[in-house]
Amino acid sequence: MTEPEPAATASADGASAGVSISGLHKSYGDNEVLKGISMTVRPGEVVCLIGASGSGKSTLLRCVNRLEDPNAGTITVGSFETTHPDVDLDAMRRHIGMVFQQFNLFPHLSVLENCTITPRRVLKQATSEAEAEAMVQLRRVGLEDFAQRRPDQLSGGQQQRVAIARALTMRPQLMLFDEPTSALDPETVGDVLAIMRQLAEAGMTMLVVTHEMGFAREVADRVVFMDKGLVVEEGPAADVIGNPQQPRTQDFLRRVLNPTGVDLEA
Ligand SMILES: Nc1ncnc2c1ncn2[C@@H]1O[C@H](COP(=O)(O)OP(=O)(O)OP(=O)(O)O)[C@@H](O)[C@H]1O
Repeated sequence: MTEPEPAATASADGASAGVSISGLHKSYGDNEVLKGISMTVRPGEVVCLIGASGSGKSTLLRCVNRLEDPNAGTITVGSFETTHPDVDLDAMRRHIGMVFQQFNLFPHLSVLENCTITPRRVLKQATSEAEAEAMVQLRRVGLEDFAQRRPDQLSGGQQQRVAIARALTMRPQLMLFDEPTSALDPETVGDVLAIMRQLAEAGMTMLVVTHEMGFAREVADRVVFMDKGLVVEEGPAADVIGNPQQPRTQDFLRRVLNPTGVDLEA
């Protein structure tokens, strides 16, 4: 299969790819987790996926870069049809950075080595070239002075910032974030969200699964609310979070924004 240049718009890093998802179904055995999802992320746009635990958000994200194989439907990222049986998965994944809840850094490697290993192995970059790029990205996340440390010498928030820098060394056209702050101490969450905000402002296309409603409200161009494998409501954050129309969205937000049920107005 040939690889035409991905459709892209200019961004601070060169290019941003859009995502188009159509009629996506995914089951694990008898459990139908995605029941026909269609949505788009335009180049340079930030879309936050919100929804209750188990609604299928991670599964959707993992289908985008084919960590999961959907049962039906199509997904395109730029000009890559990621669901095509003949798609070159390695070539496709070079364009897609992914940041997980757990940072998945190699514990025995330095921060710098964690950021150079993939460009050296996959892009066959010389060590000097890979290190120069890694330092650019570590500077971007404010960790250039930590390059020689091992992950266990960093806080959770710092480790997540390394994971973001590591993804950026591949100069991706799309970044997928799966609850990137859920495993962090509260005081480090803001640092990670600030980096994500900078990326958004630089024009990176981002699809973000998050429970951070403040981030979604302030940074997302659009918010998609999922429930039980379906998109229930989507639109600008001010609408979906600020003035939800669907009862299921209203219930979810009531639980998330005021989990104790205490009447805060009283
Ligand atoms: N590898 C798997 N094998 C079997 N079932 C799975 C697998 N991954 C997810 N599931 C199931 O799919 C459903 C959706 O899970 P998913 O992680 O996509 O939801 P989510 O909305 O991201 O939830 P959370 O917010 O808790 O991460 C759940 O019922 C889950 O148990």
